[in-house]
Amino acid sequence: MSEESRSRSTSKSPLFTKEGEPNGCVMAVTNSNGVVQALLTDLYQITMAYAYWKSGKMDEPAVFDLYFRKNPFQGEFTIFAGLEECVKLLQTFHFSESDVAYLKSVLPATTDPGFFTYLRTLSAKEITLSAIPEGDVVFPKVPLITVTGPLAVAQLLETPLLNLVNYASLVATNAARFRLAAGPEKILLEFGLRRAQGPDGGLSASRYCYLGGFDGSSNVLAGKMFGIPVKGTHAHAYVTSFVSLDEIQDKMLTTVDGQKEVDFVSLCKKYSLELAEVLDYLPDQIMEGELAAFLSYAKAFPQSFLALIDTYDVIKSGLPNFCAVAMALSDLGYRPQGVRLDSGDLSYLSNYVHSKFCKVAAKYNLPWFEKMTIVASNDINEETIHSLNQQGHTISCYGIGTHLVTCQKQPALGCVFKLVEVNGKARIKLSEDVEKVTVPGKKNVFRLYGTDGTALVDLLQQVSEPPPKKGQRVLCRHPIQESKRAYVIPAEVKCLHEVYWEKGEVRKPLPTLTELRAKASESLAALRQDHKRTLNPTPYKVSVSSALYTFIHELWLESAPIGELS
Ligand SMILES: Nc1ncnc2c1ncn2[C@@H]1O[C@H](COP(=O)(O)OP(=O)(O)OP(=O)(O)O)[C@@H](O)[C@H]1O
Ligand SMILES: O=P(O)(O)OC[C@H]1O[C@H](OP(=O)(O)OP(=O)(O)O)[C@H](O)[C@@H]1O
Ligand SMILES: O=C(O)c1cccnc1
Ligand SMILES: [Mg+2]
Repeated sequence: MSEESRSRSTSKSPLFTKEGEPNGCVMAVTNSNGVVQALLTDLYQITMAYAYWKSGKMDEPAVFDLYFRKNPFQGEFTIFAGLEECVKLLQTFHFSESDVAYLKSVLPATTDPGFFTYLRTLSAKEITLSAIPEGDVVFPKVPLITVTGPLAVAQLLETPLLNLVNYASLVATNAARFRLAAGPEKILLEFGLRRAQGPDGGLSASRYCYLGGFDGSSNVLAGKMFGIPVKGTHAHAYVTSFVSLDEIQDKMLTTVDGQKEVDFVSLCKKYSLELAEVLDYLPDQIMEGELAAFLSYAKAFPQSFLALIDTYDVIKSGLPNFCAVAMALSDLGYRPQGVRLDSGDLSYLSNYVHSKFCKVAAKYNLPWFEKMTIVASNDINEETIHSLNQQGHTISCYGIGTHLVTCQKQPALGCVFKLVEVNGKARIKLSEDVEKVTVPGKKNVFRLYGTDGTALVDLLQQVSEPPPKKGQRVLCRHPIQESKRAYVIPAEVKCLHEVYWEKGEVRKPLPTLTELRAKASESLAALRQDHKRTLNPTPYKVSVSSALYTFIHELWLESAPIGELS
């Protein structure tokens, strides 16, 4: 099923309780989170800004790259997210009077008062931000964002930019991995708000899980703010709050055509007895409170009835009660939606439930009965889904919270922000760990595609070099290992970076969340399957041009003091 048709089918889904506002209207105006501001930074950015200012270096033109060194979740791809909020940070970046007053109280009393005057004048007007489009699949070492501008301001941006990109990209990637595991047909709902790392963790999770390929969220505020479809079922509390059918005060329900009022309670009771033979259960074993809960929920939502059936016993009580209420609804012209399983063996139980749905469908000649939704939840992670796929199941929708939003498998992405050039001169950061040596200088980034449309390699070049051309052979070198190199004849070449912010203005329209979601899906589709598999995926090649390779290694030698053995 295509991305589009999946979202179509979800919007019709009964789990869907309220369509969010059209996406983009809220996001286009302000930062999504009021705490994102110049002071949302590490103290050392401020102390460095002071020292840059003191030494007269603050306006030296500088270039910083934001990138990560290793893909998360033992995978070989990452989805880039958070860019829109980075651009919005630049739009609003300044130090208010109260910010400056606070910084005065924090910095030593000997701090030159001229620095505070300087801070008051700062904005991101002289900053240029180029980046890979949000939603694109990205790889280690490739600059996701390049920030060019006055050294002190660019430095001040380090922490907030990293904060905005790290979790957003991590959770979007996690969501994309759940989508790959579940397959394109399944409905994926994010249920993580209660388990998220605080309110902003919860909102960010909902937003970026949607970007990564989820279909909806239980998070109502995220629905309002970002236009994400909000969806949900009900909890065990609703079921356990009832003990008897006597609690149902109004027993009547109107038929779907509005023509007739029917004693819904009696009808449910009738089916509860009648179905015992069809479904092979003992009517005296069913929990009456559960039946009362289901039928009262059905009365509240006759058009979209979906019940949580594992409170007492799925087989002996939950499923029989659901089927009784579903049949009663059907008699009144409604289409019940399905069930949720939140414990037990989800493979076995989903298959059991589906087999009983088929029996009812056959007995009453109601083909839709066997197509009803089976939602599964309960601590589901990526591996659970792979395992369920192996075992066989009839789950049509997953509700996923804890593992998704907390990214339990890997809680941080580890993006870094490194200085690569000052005053037109490249800078290199050396490390014992060669993987941590920075790629110096301002660079252009290209993605080279093969004839089948899949991405072959990302190529970093010096900005002075002519870009690679389609159909022309280009040498791609491993940035560190001399022997690793390959000629590539690209069928297509894409320049990955675009300028998003320059001269105090947003330079490109920022896509809506729905567009970003489609972008992520397209970009992943252009990635070869072996890079996406769960077990031992093939690393995607990130390479440098010959000229950049030589440049890195010359600067490396220049910058590494020669040791002496004695
Ligand atoms: N067929 C299955 N294959 C693999 N994992 C499964 C399968 N069915 C359920 N799981 C997972 O196994 C775990 C079961 O957890 P646990 O034993 O705590 O739950 P439970 O006892 O079924 O439910 P609860 O404690 O909420 O009543 C969950 O993480 C669930 O997602
Ligand atoms: O399991 P997650 O992936 O985090 O998904 C969200 C969970 O939240 C709800 O119940 P909750 O966990 O609060 O209570 P329960 O475990 O007792 O059902 C729901 O029933 C899911 O189990
Ligand atoms: O709607 C649900 O079923 C839901 C929402 C949040 C957490 N668990 C379940
Ligand atoms: Mg739980």
